[in-house]
Amino acid sequence: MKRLETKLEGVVILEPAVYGDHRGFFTESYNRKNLAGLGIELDFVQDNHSYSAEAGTLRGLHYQLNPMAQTKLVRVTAGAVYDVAVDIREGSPTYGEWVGVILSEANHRQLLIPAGFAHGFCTITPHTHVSYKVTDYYSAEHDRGIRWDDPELAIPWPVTRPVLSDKDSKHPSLREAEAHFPYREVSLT
Ligand SMILES: Cc1cn([C@H]2C[C@H](O)[C@@H](COP(=O)(O)OP(=O)(O)O[C@H]3O[C@@H](C)C(=O)[C@@H](O)[C@H]3O)O2)c(=O)[nH]c1=O
Repeated sequence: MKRLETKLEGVVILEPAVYGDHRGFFTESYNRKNLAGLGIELDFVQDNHSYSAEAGTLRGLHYQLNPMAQTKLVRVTAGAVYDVAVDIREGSPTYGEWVGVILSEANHRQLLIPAGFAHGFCTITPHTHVSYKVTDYYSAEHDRGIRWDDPELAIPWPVTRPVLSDKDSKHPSLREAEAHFPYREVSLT
């Protein structure tokens, strides 16, 4: 497993070794000891899997308030997505900055998104499967969102009219979210 830094401290790209042969390939998609060797020691408690039928499906930008903030390790098992992590940690020198990475079935890349970041992705292919590990349990009560098209974030999503859930079409901007949910409620880790 190779660790690649991004411009945001703590947001890390992981590239696993992939062993191809005439049958296809083999890869260790998660190995706790190897990650610890890369300085990543986390207790994952839940695995999530989402399927999006259409290209241009956007899920996000999501986070959970403390004490249920989640660190996420995201990968794509079929298709490809543009995956985004936004720093919403109070007092962070990179508050409001984001990183966008292509994760795909072909590149096997994984994105580690620390607690205190909002996360979202947009599918680039139809029939896309995204699989991710999280360090805390889902809590509807702590579940929050920021609008995907917040003009201050200006994330260059691959589509301008994505397929959205009802919930994701109604989120506040980051500034509005700050006012409603003081960001001290968001993990500072
Ligand atoms: C996220 C989640 C949802 N659910 C339920 C709630 C709801 O009825 C249904 C669909 O939930 P959502 O619409 O929130 O699913 P989705 O929009 O795919 O939400 C996910 O988006 C990505 C970007 C993330 O980062 C995740 O943490 C999560 O927020 O699944 C769970 O039971 N457990 C979970 O962990």
